[in-house]
Amino acid sequence: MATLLSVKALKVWFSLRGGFLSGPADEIKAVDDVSFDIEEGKTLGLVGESGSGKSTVARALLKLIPVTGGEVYYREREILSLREAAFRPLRKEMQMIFQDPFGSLNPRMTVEEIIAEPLRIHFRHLDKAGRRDTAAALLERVGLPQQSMWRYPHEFSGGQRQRIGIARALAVQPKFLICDEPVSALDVSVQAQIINLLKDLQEQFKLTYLFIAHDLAVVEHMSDEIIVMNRGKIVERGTPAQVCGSPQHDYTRKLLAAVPKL
Ligand SMILES: Nc1ncnc2c1ncn2[C@@H]1O[C@H](COP(=O)(O)OP(=O)(O)OP(=O)(O)O)[C@@H](O)[C@H]1O
Repeated sequence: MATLLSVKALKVWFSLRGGFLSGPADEIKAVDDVSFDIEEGKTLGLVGESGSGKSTVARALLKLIPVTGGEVYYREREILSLREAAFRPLRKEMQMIFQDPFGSLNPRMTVEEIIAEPLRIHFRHLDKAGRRDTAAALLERVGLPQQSMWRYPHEFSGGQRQRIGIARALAVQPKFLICDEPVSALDVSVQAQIINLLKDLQEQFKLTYLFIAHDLAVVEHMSDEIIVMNRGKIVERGTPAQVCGSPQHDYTRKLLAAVPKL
């Protein structure tokens, strides 16, 4: 299997400007010397408590924020140094699914418009009917009825909204999906449904995932490999059996102890 994504010594530091009387600006090392690879078709789980730097890694990979240092190779091409125009075709391949599907879905747009929007940008050859057909097929694929197209996000449950977010991400036929806490806001039973859907879609479309969560139990069932982040650094990495079965780092043990026992 080829390496799809390779992250080398990624650093994202934020400087906090002090007030008039305070000393020099403080720096938050949100991501500090983080390196990992993801093989094509596999899932890398990225786990850590709130504030450990997970979302900052995600945003850096999609070039949504400036980085302090490091390199990111996508299909062996360094992307952090690419200009916007050169990155655009790759951006289509790299999509994100968010924790809060309500916050990330425009409440004034119908589901059809939400799914058709990325198609309008990236598949210009499709006319309105083509976009509608694609939206209908995607909705069916994520387990929602076609009539959902004419409804608005607030008319759906949290799990259904996440299915809409997944359909929107799939619309442009991505290769790499960053799932940032995609099930954290959902009930446990719904979590399992969404995780199963993501696994099925991975198999069908040969997707590669970076799966972010604070809950090791969620990541364990999804991942081929897991990395654990604490305060901007990777403190542990290995297979789910290694990380969850015989954790080497105190921080990982603490995360494991926080997993609710069913
Ligand atoms: N734009 C920003 N400016 C300043 N500090 C930031 C900024 N974005 C993130 N941080 C800080 O960087 C650190 C890592 O944040 P990040 O959101 O990546 O963590 P996280 O692990 O994803 O947590 P959560 O799950 O709560 O989002 C935190 O201390 C956060 O306050």
